[in-house]
Amino acid sequence: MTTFPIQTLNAISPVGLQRLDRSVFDVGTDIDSPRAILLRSADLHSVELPPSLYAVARAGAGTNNIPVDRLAARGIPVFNTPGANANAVKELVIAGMLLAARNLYHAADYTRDLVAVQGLSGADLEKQVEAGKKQFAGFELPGKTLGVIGLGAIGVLVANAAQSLGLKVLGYDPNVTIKAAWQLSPNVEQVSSVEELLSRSDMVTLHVPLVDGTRGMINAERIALMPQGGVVLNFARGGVVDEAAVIAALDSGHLHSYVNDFPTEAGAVHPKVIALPHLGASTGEAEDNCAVMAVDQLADYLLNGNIRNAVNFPDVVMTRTPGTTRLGIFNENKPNMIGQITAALAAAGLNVSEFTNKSRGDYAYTLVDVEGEVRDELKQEILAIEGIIRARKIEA
Ligand SMILES: NC(=O)c1ccc[n+]([C@@H]2O[C@H](COP(=O)([O-])OP(=O)(O)OC[C@H]3O[C@@H](n4cnc5c(N)ncnc54)[C@H](O)[C@@H]3O)[C@@H](O)[C@H]2O)c1
Ligand SMILES: O=C(O)CC[C@@H](O)C(=O)O
Repeated sequence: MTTFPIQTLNAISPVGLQRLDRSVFDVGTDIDSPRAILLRSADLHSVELPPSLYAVARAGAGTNNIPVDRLAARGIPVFNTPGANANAVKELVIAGMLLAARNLYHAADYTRDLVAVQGLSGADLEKQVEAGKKQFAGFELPGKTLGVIGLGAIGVLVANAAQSLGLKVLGYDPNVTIKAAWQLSPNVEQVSSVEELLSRSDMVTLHVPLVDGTRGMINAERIALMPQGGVVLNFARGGVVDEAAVIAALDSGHLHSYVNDFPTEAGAVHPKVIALPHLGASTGEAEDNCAVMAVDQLADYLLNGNIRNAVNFPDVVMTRTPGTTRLGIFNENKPNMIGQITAALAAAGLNVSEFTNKSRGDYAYTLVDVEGEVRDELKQEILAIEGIIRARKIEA
């Protein structure tokens, strides 16, 4: 039986890894010629990816650390785990709103300093606690408006939770899915532009992927639209915010604080920035959920060719027909590809038992179960068709 070497980068939860049958999958960090890479935030952009590679699985949501388009062009699906860490991020965003609203970060520093630096104790400490607390007086959430940019798995949870805490919630997402729309509280008002959202929000939170269209989307012009004393929360990716513009607005007093998960040299030491060490998905529950989902999707692809939750190919799932041989074929999305594939199968005298083809963007993927043996020569003939990117015989 074929075995599949899987290289892990980053710490992947053992709850997920233990689902990989070691008689079929060889799993480790030092793996030569891996068939698959399983990772979290490791940067694959500058890594030379081996010719042996069939798939990449991201135990998490964001795939900006992976050269997704380059891999699509090679017929390599990149899986992620939508929603698997959404609750963990939602809870951190709510914590971030409270950290900012009640000035908790500086308040805790203040009391630590009273004891650790000033050496106060007993009645002196109590006196200074009461004398100093007024500088940390904050604001309450009910009645304030939160703007949520990106109403996907995380944005919807954040919007609903904020709404239940008494905030007025506005949401903006030009491509909101039907599933997300069903999950969204009817009290969340969807607005039609980032500009409208910012001009009406005391606090704004970002839940979009980092792609060309979202890079730097919170810039100086847009920050200027926010009311005085606004709060920006960024648990998406550092690059969606022009941090220099945010810092300028913090320094001028226009913004109250910037809470984020992506420390930079400037942000980490700024008194109005609360920078956490990329903690959004760092709960045991989220790490387990992501690893289980990534592992299951990856194993199903390696063993059966099924694609679920790839960011660069459509979902294609087909139950295996006993006694047949399966082919998984990636091709450019252009006319007459299916005709040429089925013609090659017919010319080889193979009867098609099941066939599924779906396209997404520039590419398409076919799963086909045929009655009889698929010779290597047939695979080579299919690969020789112009527009075919990869063809894989998937043993039962
Ligand atoms: N801090 C962390 O540890 C952490 C954890 C998980 C996810 N994330 C980040 O959060 C992002 C979102 O995660 P998710 O699970 O909600 O993803 P998701 O795919 O479920 O949702 C993203 C949403 O953003 C929307 N969107 C895209 N471009 C937009 C734009 N220009 N304006 C408004 N909306 C836009 C999409 O339509 C989609 O609904 C991830 O891509 C990742 O970068 C960070
Ligand atoms: O793996 C992590 O810790 C972070 C993952 C997170 O950034 C994501 O995009 O899902």
